[in-house]
Amino acid sequence: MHPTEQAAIPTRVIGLISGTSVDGIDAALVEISGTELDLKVELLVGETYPYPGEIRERILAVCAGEAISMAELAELDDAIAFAFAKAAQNIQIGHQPATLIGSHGQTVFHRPPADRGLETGDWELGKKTRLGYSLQIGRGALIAYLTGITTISNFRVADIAIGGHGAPLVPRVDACLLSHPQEGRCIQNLGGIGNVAYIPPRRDDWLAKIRGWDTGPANSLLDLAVQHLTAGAKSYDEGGKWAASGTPCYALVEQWLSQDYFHLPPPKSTGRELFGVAYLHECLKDAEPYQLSPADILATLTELTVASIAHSYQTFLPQMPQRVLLCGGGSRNLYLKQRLQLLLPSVPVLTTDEVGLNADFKEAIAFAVLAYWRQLGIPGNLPAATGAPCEVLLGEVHQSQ
Ligand SMILES: Nc1ncnc2c1ncn2[C@@H]1O[C@H](COP(=O)(O)OP(=O)(O)OP(=O)(O)O)[C@@H](O)[C@H]1O
Ligand SMILES: CC(=O)N[C@H]1[C@@H]2OC[C@@H](O2)[C@@H](O)[C@@H]1O[C@H](C)C(=O)O
Repeated sequence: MHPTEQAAIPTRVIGLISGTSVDGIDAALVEISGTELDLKVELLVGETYPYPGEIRERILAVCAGEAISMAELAELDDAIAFAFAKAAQNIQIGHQPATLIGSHGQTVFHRPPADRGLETGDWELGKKTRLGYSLQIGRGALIAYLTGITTISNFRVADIAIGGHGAPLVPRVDACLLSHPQEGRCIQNLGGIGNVAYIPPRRDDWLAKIRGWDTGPANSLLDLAVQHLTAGAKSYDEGGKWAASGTPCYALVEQWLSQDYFHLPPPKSTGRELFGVAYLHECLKDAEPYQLSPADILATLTELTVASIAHSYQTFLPQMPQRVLLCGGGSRNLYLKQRLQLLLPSVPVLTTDEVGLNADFKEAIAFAVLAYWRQLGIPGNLPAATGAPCEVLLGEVHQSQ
């Protein structure tokens, strides 16, 4: 069947992802039709399945750079694949079965490419250049076998192999689902790490002007600080209430904003390798002379997140958006949202819920779309966002048995 004929029939797809917060598996069961600009996605059900505590601890340890043997890595890989397969099975209960799974897996390592600015022809293995490397575990072949559903996984590797960052990948999906005829929009994801898709008004050569990059920490430092300040009793600050009772220390925010990452021009990507435990401990050391209360520390880290986002828009966008649409868990942090609005006074800051796209499951939905595109032969990366020299098909296909 021709791809456009195939796209006319809605396909039932499951999108699965566990992000940099490592809080659990976000699963979305969706019905998709169309191709790109006529893409239609209906979310039938979205669920988050928390990881068993022991798996979460092991993932966080690996992400923090702890040594792991190959045998332990193999075990963790399969434990994650089992958990993802279970999530895929559970989400279909009470629904017509899905025919395709897009599984992002669990990122345990992400290294952006070095030697930025080289031309395509300059990428030579073993010479002066170094490609990026990004490892998502929870092998797709096992998910396909356990669920009996064709599964697409390893979405980042093809983009990285041609010199891209392999991230962020969601901007192309955002552009198809959230563009507006008159309005320039920033779709700001607030997961462990933040990333943005800038979508100009949908006219003339708008596609060429779409941009995307990782903005830096969103909740990663905040969550780690909450765990540190409560000796592990709490994992995050519900609604940002604790932070809201503190006062940001602007001198520290200024100091922290001088970090190289925030000044690097896009395309760029990052992860817990940079904005993780060691980074938080540096921040806490910097804060000592100011004798801040725990609430002040959280307010100051929140300010770092929002100031780095606002600063990156002001510095790197061709023009400011007319609207910011938040998604990801941080969109539920009302204090963070309020602070971002204060820094962007002339731009309404809303959530994607308010334009009809579920803010909690947008990433899971995006990986369902990327899998669907893979099956139709449509590339999933946006070179302006990943830095790759061209578009490529994303994902490895594991047929069901
Ligand atoms: N009600 C809430 N109030 C405050 N913060 C919240 C709330 N709900 C979720 N969060 C924050 O959002 C985080 C989870 O966000 P999300 O699930 O989008 O991250 P992720 O998908 O793991 O990350 P990434 O997008 O970087 O891959 C939690 O760790 C927490 O910090
Ligand atoms: C390597 C990796 O897993 N990166 C994630 C992470 O979480 C947010 C940000 O950093 C983003 O670049 C990316 O995820 C989303 C899903 C993306 O690729 O668009």
